[in-house]
This record gives sequence, structure tokens and C-alpha cells, in this order.
Amino acid sequence: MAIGEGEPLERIAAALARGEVLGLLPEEARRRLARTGAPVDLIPGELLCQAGDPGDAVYVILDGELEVRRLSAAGRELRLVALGPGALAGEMAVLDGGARSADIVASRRAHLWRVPRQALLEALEAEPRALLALVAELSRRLRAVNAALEARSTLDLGGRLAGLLMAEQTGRGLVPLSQGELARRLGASREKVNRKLREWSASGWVETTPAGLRILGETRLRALSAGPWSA
Ligand SMILES: Nc1ncnc2c1ncn2[C@@H]1O[C@@H]2COP(=O)(O)O[C@H]2[C@H]1O
Repeated sequence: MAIGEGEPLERIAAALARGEVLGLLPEEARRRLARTGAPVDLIPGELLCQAGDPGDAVYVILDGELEVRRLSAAGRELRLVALGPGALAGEMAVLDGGARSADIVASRRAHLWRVPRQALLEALEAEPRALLALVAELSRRLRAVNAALEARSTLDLGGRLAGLLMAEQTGRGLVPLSQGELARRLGASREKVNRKLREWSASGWVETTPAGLRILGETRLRALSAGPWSA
């Protein structure tokens, strides 16, 4: 059963125990966060917050998935990361007192627990292990950003597209994403993605089927996605 409005606080405290950071708090502290918090339920596509909003709470994902996005200056949507059950969202503004750094949208139906800023900060101050777990999580996120930055500066569109196709292919080499979605994920225009796919189709590396794009030249695409270091 989904966790949300009307759930006993015991169940919320138990759900918080499964979280990456709050799971390290003592039980009493988790119960306090369950008491001071409130449920937030989102339907797919619903916005939780927008970049620039003030941030006075952090959200624990109990169920579902959130997508973190930014709009580039050119108006293009850049998908930063997807966050699933157990993850915290909205911790940056809470920690540094700044504005929300990105938009957060529900990519699936999501049940969250909203924890007010002050309650989170008090809980973290009292439990250094949880604070360190949060620092470790921020480090992991920074690593991912560094890797993405490196890929962006060293790989051309073909390399990045090849990497995305490799990552998203299903068992039979099918990639269940539209060209528009591929473009959105890469922060590229649909026209450029379409041109590249037509090129690869002519070379026999991919084919368009009714079920979606099928990868035929995996070895070639994998080499492309490995960037300038690959032979
Ligand atoms: N690169 C990123 N990786 C993971 N989460 C992020 C990233 N950028 C922003 N976020 C999340 O998106 C949230 C937007 O609001 P905040 O800035 O308060 O906190 C942010 C983080 O929780």
C-alpha cells in the first residue's frame, strides 16, 4: 500500500528508517521527524518546486520517482538526475539557505514526507553519522556531475548519443525512447539527434522499427561512447 495522508506515524517513522541519511538517526529522532513532517503526494508531471523558489523543507521519497531538471538559458530542458525511494530531495537550499537550485518534477506518482528545515538541521546536528552520510551523498552527486561535465566536454553529440543508447537499450537491443526524449536527455536539438540517427541508420548501426530504435552495431556505438581514448 502507498504511504501518504492518513498513515500512522509509526509507519512513516519506519519508512524514514529505510532512507539513506535519515536511516542513521536514532529511532526517537525519526519519530520526531515523522511528527513534525507532513505528506506530499504528487501525480506524474506535477512540480514539487522550481529553481529560484525559497527552500524551507527537505523531502524524503517514500515511494515513486522524482526527476531533477533545469531549463538552460536557451530554454532547453536538461534532465539532471532521477531520485527514487529513500533519497532526499531539496537538501541543498535547506543546507546553504539559498534558493532551490533546480526544478523537481514527479516522473511517476510519488509519495513524499516533507520535513521542515529546522527539524532536519536539529536532527543532523545531534547525529554526526547521519550528517556524514549526507555529506557522502552530496559527494556522490558531485562526482556524477563531474563525470557528466567531462563527458560533455570530451564527447561530441555522437558519443553522448551512443552512450545514452547503450545505457537505455533493453535486452533485445531496443531503445524505448522517442527522438524527442533522446534529445531532451542530451540537452541537444531534436534535429541534430535525428540527423545523427539517419547517418547511423545508413551505416547499418541502428534501424527504426515499430517498437522503437534497434541497435545493430553495438560494438561501433560502444567505441564511440568511450570517447577519444578508445582505439
Ligand atoms: N546534480 C544533482 N544531483 C542530484 N540532485 C540534485 C542535483 N542538482 C539538484 N539536485 C536536487 O534538486 C534539488 C532542488 O532544490 P534544492 O536546491 O533545495 O536541492 C536540490 C537537490 O535535492
